[in-house]
Amino acid sequence: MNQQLTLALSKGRIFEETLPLLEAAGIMVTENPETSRKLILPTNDKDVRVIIVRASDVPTYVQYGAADFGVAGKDVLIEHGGEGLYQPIDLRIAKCRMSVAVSAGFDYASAVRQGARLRVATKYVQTAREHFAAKGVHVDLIKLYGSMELAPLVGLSDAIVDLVSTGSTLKANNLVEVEHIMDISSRLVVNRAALKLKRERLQPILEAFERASKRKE
Ligand SMILES: Nc1ncnc2c1ncn2[C@@H]1O[C@H](COP(=O)(O)OP(=O)(O)OP(=O)(O)O)[C@@H](O)[C@H]1O
Ligand SMILES: O=P(O)(O)OC[C@H]1O[C@H](OP(=O)(O)OP(=O)(O)O)[C@H](O)[C@@H]1O
Repeated sequence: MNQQLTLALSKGRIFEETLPLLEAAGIMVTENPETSRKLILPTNDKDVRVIIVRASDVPTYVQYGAADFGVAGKDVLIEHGGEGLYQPIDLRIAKCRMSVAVSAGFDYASAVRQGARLRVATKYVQTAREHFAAKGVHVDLIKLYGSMELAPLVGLSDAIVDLVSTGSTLKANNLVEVEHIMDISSRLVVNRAALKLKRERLQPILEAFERASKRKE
């Protein structure tokens, strides 16, 4: 049986923060995605390769079995829905939070109190819809693909739902965080069929990832 494993990662923080976990499993990626144009990267283990995809595409590659496993943020997994994915481990990497933010001069609390209909721009429509529905706040959601912080500044929306880490992007754009929706970190996701068919090969890697991620506080 073919026990070759394909791991889906996105460039940037997820790739960088997954490297130490891979090393804990004895796997070293032998090319750097920041300098290579290759989308399939070899490792020191001839049976393990890494594919480089957009962060929000990781669950799709794993769901369809084009990758056996991958690393994706909780934000991305909620939007995807998680179909066909087994999510065994919180890797405790790429930590941030999902928040509601508004322009510094906008009185969010009173808009909510008055039952105003709010325009909210976000890449995370599923999370935003659930959050405002649970609060009983009526919203018109405007789907964006990036630079959410711009929307309230140019009158596209009253509020945004976005990821916040240090808060410096909000600050630089004169926005304030008014609600914390949830904490975010990245999860290991495994294709359900691969988990059964390639268990022998996957299990030691999953265990090494779990041990290494538990060491992170
Ligand atoms: N500022 C941040 N600090 C820590 N973790 C973050 C931060 N921003 C995003 N993340 C987490 O890292 C993941 C990957 O983020 P990244 O910026 O690499 O991709 P993206 O640009 O959001 O995705 P896409 O390429 O699909 O547009 C996010 O899904 C989120 O879970
Ligand atoms: O609170 P902060 O630390 O400013 O981080 C928040 C920013 O990080 C994310 O964007 P992106 O992935 O573009 O972030 P980065 O390129 O700045 O790491 C997110 O969409 C925010 O814009």
